[in-house]
Amino acid sequence: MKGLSRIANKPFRQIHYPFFNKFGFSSQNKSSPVEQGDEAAQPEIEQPGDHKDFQLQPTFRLIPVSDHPLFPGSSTAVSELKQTEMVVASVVKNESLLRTGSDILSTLQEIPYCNQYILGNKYMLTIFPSSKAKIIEALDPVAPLCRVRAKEIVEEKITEDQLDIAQSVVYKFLKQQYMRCYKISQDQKFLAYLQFLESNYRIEYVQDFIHMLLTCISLPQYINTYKFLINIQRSQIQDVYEEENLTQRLEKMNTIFTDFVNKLEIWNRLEEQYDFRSDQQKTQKKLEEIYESLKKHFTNEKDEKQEQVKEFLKNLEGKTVPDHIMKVITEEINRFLSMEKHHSEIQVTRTYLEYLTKLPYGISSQDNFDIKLAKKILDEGHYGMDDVKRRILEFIAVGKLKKSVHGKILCFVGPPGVGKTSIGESIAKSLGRKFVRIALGGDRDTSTLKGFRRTYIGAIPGKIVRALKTAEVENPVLLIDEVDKIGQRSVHGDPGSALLEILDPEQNAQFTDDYLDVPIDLSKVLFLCTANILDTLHPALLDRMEIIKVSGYTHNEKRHILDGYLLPEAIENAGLNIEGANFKITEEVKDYIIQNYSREPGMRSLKKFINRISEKLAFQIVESENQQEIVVDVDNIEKYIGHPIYRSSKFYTTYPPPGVVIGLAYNEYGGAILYIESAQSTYSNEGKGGLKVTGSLGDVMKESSTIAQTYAKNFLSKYIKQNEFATKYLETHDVHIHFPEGAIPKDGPSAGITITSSLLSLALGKSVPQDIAMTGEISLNGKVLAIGGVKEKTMSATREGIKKLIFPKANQKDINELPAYIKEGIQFYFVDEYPEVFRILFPDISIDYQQSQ
Ligand SMILES: Nc1ncnc2c1ncn2[C@@H]1O[C@H](COP(=O)(O)OP(=O)(O)OP(=O)(O)O)[C@@H](O)[C@H]1O
Repeated sequence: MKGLSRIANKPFRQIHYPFFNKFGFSSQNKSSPVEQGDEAAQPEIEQPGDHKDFQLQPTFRLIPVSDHPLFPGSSTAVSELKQTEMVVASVVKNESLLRTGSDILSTLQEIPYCNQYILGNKYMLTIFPSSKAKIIEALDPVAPLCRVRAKEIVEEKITEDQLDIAQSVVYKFLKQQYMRCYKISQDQKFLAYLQFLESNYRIEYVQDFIHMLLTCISLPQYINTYKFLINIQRSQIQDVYEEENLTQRLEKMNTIFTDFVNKLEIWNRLEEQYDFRSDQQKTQKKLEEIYESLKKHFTNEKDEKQEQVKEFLKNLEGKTVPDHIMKVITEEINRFLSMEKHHSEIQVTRTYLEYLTKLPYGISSQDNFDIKLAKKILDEGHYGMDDVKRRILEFIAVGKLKKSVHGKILCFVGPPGVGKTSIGESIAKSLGRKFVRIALGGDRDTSTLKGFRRTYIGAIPGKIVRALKTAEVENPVLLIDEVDKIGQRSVHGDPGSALLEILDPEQNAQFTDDYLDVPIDLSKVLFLCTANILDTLHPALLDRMEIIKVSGYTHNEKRHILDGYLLPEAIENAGLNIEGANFKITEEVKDYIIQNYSREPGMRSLKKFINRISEKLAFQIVESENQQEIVVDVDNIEKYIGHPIYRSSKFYTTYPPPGVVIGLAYNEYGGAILYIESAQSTYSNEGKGGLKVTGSLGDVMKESSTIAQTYAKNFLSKYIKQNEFATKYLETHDVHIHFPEGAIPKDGPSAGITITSSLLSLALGKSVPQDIAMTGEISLNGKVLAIGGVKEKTMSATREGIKKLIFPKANQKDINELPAYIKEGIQFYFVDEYPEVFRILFPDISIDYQQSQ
């Protein structure tokens, strides 16, 4: 019998077993049957010091009964005599040696402190151990019952000194742990123990409580299910059992039990995530792996916390942490160290300390104000953009003289893809600073900028603090993208004013992120912003920033950027080599792509198409076996990038109907031509001069339409006297003005003269030529006022092949400043008052107009 032979080979004095002395058996009980010195004693067994004592110990039957040690005060039922590997056994009264099953049963029948039942053809035995014993000699280690000589262990009495520890460790701790166990397992047994503990607690019961607890956590339900992994080792329980010193025993038990409940808690959580039962075989290995890592986690808890604190302190090495922040860090570290591993806030505190210690206190990069180098870097990164570059160099020059760029906020405004972000990156490179970009598009909540309070689950700092952490220096260039897209004031706060606080040099040295809750210095950060349009920008923000306009590119500029920047980069990214390459992208096809695939002002789509071509070329080269040169040209370009996506904005190729006029518009995507159509909206001639406008118009544009109508009515009555029908047309008809592509929102006053022209064309029944487009705000008295987006508007007209453009006189200087290639082939007309526009559009209708002074 394995178990018993192991017993025989062990130094028995060190092994304790429950001793069944319910009926008066004990080491002192001299009336017990005693078998004197047995010849069968194993020679290797360590003998007790006093041979006589040893000889006097009573002998007992040893019955291996269970998977776990039995404790006095507990009971167990045994349905068969088990063979166990462990040195776990119960000792029964000394009986004559029995060797067969029937012998055992007949012997058991004679044992008075065992209840026995017959279940079918099986015997059931209930055993009530009452004290512990130590085997000192195996007399007859033969299966299934053996005889041993054993000595009862008398439990140490609890002293006054131990009372305290017993109180706190056992009573308080057990209460708490029973409750935890109950919560986790919902096992009523734990609740019953708790109630029992509460109503019966007396210090004399301490031993009983310990036994009860150990029995309970080594019950088969924890052993036989997958939870075997978290079950406490029998050897651990045995260890507690063997410990004679009560204080030590309590401590050992404390450790085991805490470990058990912790594991149980984690397993409970894991159970929620995995359905272990569904595929137990398959997951067992995985579970073991998880368990191993958990075990490490448990055993190294203290070390781990200390390691973590070391890590926090390491984060602070070489930094000059302001006193107020150091104070918070120290307090938080102490809090962290005092927290139990499963404290609900431990993770929150750890994350907080991670952020707080990783910020770059007192660490700055050296500024470089070398103008020549800056110019070189800007030129290398970007073609053209001369104005922008000049402004940046001026900015760096001022920085050089003042030894600081503090307080300046540059904001690049222009359509998407024109290089606003990348020029920001070049500024950082020129100044030798780190570059970080944050996007604000659509952020409605101030928390995205200023962080979430730590009381929220999953709270993190805002984008600014996170950017600072990424930058690892206090003085990065921080580009805030799309400031115009920031959400409006709402119930979640006003992100605009949060941004104001961040950008304001007066306030940002004391910026408080809601998550960190300590003031952080942002004054060394160089903030850059980008925006597509300025209309939606917070006025106070606009005040703080210096606006630098970045315009869209013309065809020629795009060609230069394509050849000098985008194509070499795309070819390199695709792993191709332009020198000695056996592929060619013809000059003609490059123009064709710009013309037919990428008409917007920025470079985004051109970059996308050129990348796609390069990747397809790479594939062809790798795939093809012959070394023939691959040529990408106009004939095969669709194979690479599909059908052309450009469609003309022109609705009419020949003369349009009266009332249709081409305007020039400017929006966040650049310039575009804009048709304006007017038509009579009632068929009788009995209208009342009403006006209907459609086409997703904003308030300003609607007002502009009303002004145009009033002016057109006055114009007709003043100048078109000879044509009575036309003169009264707008008074006697209801008119509908529409701005096609109706789904695109439009706003602004710059369509004033175009709307007026459209109404007059309708009233006169005369078409406006299709090679002419116009832009200009109109006043009620016909003054033509300046507009924005001159370059974009001019470029959009060129793209559409429109050769005559009418602009307000006030914009003449802007046109004069445009590069010659943009103006090439265009005839510009500059007007001050509307009648001048009329004369250009309808030269054969004479009007009695004298230009006012
Ligand atoms: N003048 C230029 N010279 C070289 N490359 C350019 C130039 N302008 C734009 N690019 C390139 O075009 C791409 C798009 O530019 P970028 O992302 O900076 O545009 P953006 O104006 O910031 O756009 P968005 O407003 O959408 O953020 C980049 O790869 C950039 O390098």
